[in-house]
Order: sequence, then structure tokens, then C-alpha cells
Amino acid sequence: MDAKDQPQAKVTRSIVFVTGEAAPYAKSGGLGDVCGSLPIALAARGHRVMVVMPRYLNGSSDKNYAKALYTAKHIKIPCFGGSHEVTFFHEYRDNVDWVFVDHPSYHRPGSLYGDNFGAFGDNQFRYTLLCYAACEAPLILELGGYIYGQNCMFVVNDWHASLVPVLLAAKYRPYGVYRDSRSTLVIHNLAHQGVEPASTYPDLGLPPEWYGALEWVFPEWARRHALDKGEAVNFLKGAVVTADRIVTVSQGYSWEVTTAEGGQGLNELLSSRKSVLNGIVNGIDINDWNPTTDKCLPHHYSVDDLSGKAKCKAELQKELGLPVREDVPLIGFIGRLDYQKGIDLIKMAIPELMREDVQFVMLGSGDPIFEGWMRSTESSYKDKFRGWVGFSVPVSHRITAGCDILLMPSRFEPCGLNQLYAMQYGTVPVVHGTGGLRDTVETFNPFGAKGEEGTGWAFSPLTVDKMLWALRTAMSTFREHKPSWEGLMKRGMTKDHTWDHAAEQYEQIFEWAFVDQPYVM
Ligand SMILES: Nc1ncnc2c1ncn2[C@@H]1O[C@H](COP(=O)(O)OP(=O)(O)O[C@H]2O[C@H](CO)[C@@H](O)[C@H](O)[C@H]2O)[C@@H](O)[C@H]1O
Ligand SMILES: OC[C@H]1O[C@H](O[C@H]2[C@H](O)[C@@H](O)[C@@H](O[C@H]3[C@H](O)[C@@H](O)[C@@H](O)O[C@@H]3CO)O[C@@H]2CO)[C@H](O)[C@@H](O)[C@@H]1O
Repeated sequence: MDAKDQPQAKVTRSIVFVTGEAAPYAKSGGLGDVCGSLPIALAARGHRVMVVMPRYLNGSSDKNYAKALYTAKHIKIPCFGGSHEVTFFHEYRDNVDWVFVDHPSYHRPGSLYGDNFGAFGDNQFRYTLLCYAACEAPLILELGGYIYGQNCMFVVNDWHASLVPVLLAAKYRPYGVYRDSRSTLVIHNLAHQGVEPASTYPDLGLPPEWYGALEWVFPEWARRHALDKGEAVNFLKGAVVTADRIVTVSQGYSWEVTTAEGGQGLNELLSSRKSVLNGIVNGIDINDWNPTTDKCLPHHYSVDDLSGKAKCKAELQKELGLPVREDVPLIGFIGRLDYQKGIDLIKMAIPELMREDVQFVMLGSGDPIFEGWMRSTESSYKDKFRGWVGFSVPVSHRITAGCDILLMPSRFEPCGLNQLYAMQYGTVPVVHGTGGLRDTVETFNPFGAKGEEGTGWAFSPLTVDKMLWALRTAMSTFREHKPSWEGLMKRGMTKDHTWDHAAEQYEQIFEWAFVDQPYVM
């Protein structure tokens, strides 16, 4: 978009994102994509935007921080029985201040949150440091010559950042600091809440009377033994209680989190905060995800000339060692190998699906059981199935472009980005109709009011039979109804998935937050 066409915010603010990850510095999934692109979209609309995240040095991500300079600012954080020194690094890029909190606990091999042995045992400590540091950053860092100051909107993402609104309410506002600031909690995934034993509460450096904000009691069935009282502290709950506004990453999910089925134990609390709870569907970074310019693709294409997509498919088949055939439907899956993503359904469906004339490629990492299954399935169906175990952004782009169909049988999906990338690339999504997938994928209807309608298939309920039915319907449309298939591709490609619309909705939420008084106990 030309700068002159860029819509501007009616009211501009100082906005401080706090997150466990942001692309391209560090990414384990969709949280990284959103925190790497929404801040840039808000800055383009005229806001002053800072993103605060850890400076992870794990060997593979170190180079991503190469342009971030040491600020010479050090602070000491009183928690976990000591005083822990952290420092800040800074890079100004795309009109955003990227601020990296540096501490030895962020320097270790593995992924962001764990390694082959599971989640790191000191994650509560690591993200407590992040939250304290994020509260100090706007007060002490002179970025471009000026501090951000006390009149900020803190956008706290998921549990890693959830102590921020608690700290604002418990440790700053009582002393007259940050009374003009507000906070918005963005829930990307309720499955991760940052829950640890109640005995860790004194480590957090919070006043004893604030225990209730984080207090969490596991239901009896989830306790380990008869004497276990299930008492815990829950970071995400702390933010649900103390944030001024709460946003989920789709409207569908904002309703689901208030139900017993989707609320992961927080449904009653979230229902009690319905008046400040909204859903905003994520956008995508169309500089990064654009089939006309994508640097990861061997060929480029657009809605006006799809010939490059067929070439991308042939190159992908070659790369994967699959027979190069235009007529066979190529199905893709990309994602974390996690219970959330419904990999077990794919596993159950594969023997039946492999009886069809089809090709299937999966890219993912996570649960070692599914990683092993992907490897062994590849050797069982040499001409039809490929399981790429690992995390590779370029491969994810090539699969998104080269496939005909993208499968997402997620058990729950707060928004989902891969179906948005797929549509942008003319790849037709077949998804479980849940959360953001239901909000963004419209099931194909050959007899719509204006003729053919829809951008894919959203099946429900989540059963192997229903998923196979949706895939077979998609595959027969691909084979036997070429004009309809092209219509599906083109409707997906011409949908507006840019961040601007979502950014405008975030601005509205921020305005509402500033109309209300901030949270105080
Ligand atoms: N092995 C691999 N190699 C390369 N890339 C890989 C990969 N595995 C995953 N990815 C990438 O990670 C991202 C995944 O994003 P999603 O939104 O689909 O799910 P995720 O559950 O991580 O995010 C959570 O947060 C986001 C953001 O709000 C919500 O959309 C979502 O519903 C919620 O669960 C995509 O960019 C995908 O390409
Ligand atoms: O962007 C992908 C997701 O990243 C985040 O989820 C991570 C989560 O916040 C981490 O805590 C960790 O989860 C571990 C969990 O804490 C632990 O109890 C155990 O269940 O293992 C989990 C996996 O190690 O890793 C998650 C990523 O795998 C973010 O919060 C989500 O919104 C994003 O979907």
C-alpha cells in the first residue's frame, strides 16, 4: 500500500506490546506471527509502538537479534528471593521500537519454552522477569530521545505477559504511577495459562493481599493424590481479573471461552467479565505472505494469473520426491503437533484416505509420538505421504503455495492463521468448524443467492467420518468441477486479510478502555 493510502488512527497512543515471542526474532507458532505484525500495522496508523520480549539466545535465533543494540540500561528485579539484574537491547524497525529483555535465563539451547525434556522448569521465573521489565521499559528507556512515559496502553499477550496488569494494579498505581495507563489482555490460546503451585506465590514479589487475583484451585479430578488440595497460582487468571479489556483472537472464540466446553476452567470468570470481552479476527502480514512476491517460492502468481501455482505444486512434488502430477489433489497440513490441532484424527483417517488417488504432506513438530508416526507413515505410503518433522518457515510457505487443499481439523482454534495464509495463496481450506476457523472459512455452496459461494469447507462435528466426507467433497470438486474449484481459489485470494481492519477494531477497544477507570482493588 502506498503511504498516502494508509488509513490513520483517529486518536494516536503510546502502545506497549508484551509477549513471549514475535517474528522474525523468535517464533514457535501463531503468537509470534501476530506480535511480529500487528504492532507494525498499528505504528503505520500513527501510534508510537514498543514491543517488549525476551532476547532468546539459543544458537539458531541469535542472528535475528544482530541489529539490536545494547541500551546500557540495567534494572534489578526483586523476586524469587533475590534481586535479578536484567538489561535491555533495542532495534527500531518498521516504525516500531523492538525492545529485548536480556537475562541469562533466556540464553539456552532448545526452543523458546522448553527442550526435549519438556517445558523449562523455570518458565514462571523467566516470564515474571519479562513482566517486571516491561513495566519499567516505558519509564526508563529513552527511545529516539524520549521515554514512552506513564500514559500507555499495555497489550499483554497470553500468560507470559499476564503479570503486567497485576503489577500495574498492585505495585504502581497505589504509588501514583501508571494511573493514566490501561491494559488489554489478548488471549491467543486459553490452553496455556502459566499455572504453578501456590507455594510459588511469595517468589513473585507481589503484596500478600494480591494472592486472590492469581489464586487457582484445580478441580478434584485433576489433583495428583488424596492430600493434594489443588492450590495453585495462575498467571492468565491474574490478567483476566485485572486487565481493563480482554480480547480473544476471533469472535467465535470470545463466545467459546465463556462456555464450560471451551473455557478451560476460566469460563465463569470470563463470563463475569463479558462487558469488557471482545473478539477480533487476526490479520496476516501480506508483505511476508504474498504469492506475487514471496521469496520462499520458486514461482510467483496472482489471482489474475494462476499458472505459477501449478508450477509451485510441481516443484513441491519434486522437492518431496512425490510423483509430479497436476491431476492428483495434494493436501497439506502445517502446525504444532499438539492435542489442539487434531493430529490424532488425521492419524486415524490416513489408512482410509490413502486408498484414494491423493498426495498428503505434513509439516510439524511437537509431540514425539506424532513425530514418530509421521516418519513411519511416510515409509508405509512412499508414493503418497510425506511427513516433514521440524520447524521451517520457508517449507511452510512452499507447502501453502504448492498444495491444493489445506487441512485443519483443530479441536479448538482461537483464530488460526494457516487457513488465512492458504486462502491468500489460492489453497482451499478444509477445517473443523470451530472458533476462528468457523469465522473465517465459508463452506462452498454451489447454489448461493449470487451463484457459487464459499471459500472452503468447515465440517462439524469433529469426527473422522465428517472430516473424510469434507475431504472427499473437496477432492471431487477439484477433479470434476474445475470452474467451481477456480472460483473457490479466487474468492479466497480476493478476501481482505490485511491487518488494517483488525487494527482499527483494536483502536476502538483501546478507546473504550481509556473511557473507563483503570482496575484498582
Ligand atoms: N513446523 C512448522 N514449521 C514452520 N511453521 C510452522 C510450523 N508449525 C507451525 N508453524 C507456523 O506457526 C503458525 C501457527 O499459527 P496458528 O495461528 O495456526 O496456530 P497457533 O496454535 O500456533 O497459534 C495460537 O495463536 C494464534 C495467533 O493468535 C491463533 O491464530 C491460534 O488459533 C492460536 O492457537 C503459522 O505461521 C504456521 O505456519
Ligand atoms: O505460538 C505458539 C503457541 O505459543 C505459546 O504456547 C506455549 C506456552 O505458552 C508455553 O508455556 C509452552 O507450553 C507448555 C506448557 O506450559 C506445559 O505445561 C506443557 O503443557 O507443555 C507445553 C509445551 O511445551 O509452550 C507453548 C508452545 O508450544 C502461546 O501461549 C500460544 O498461544 C501459542 O499457540
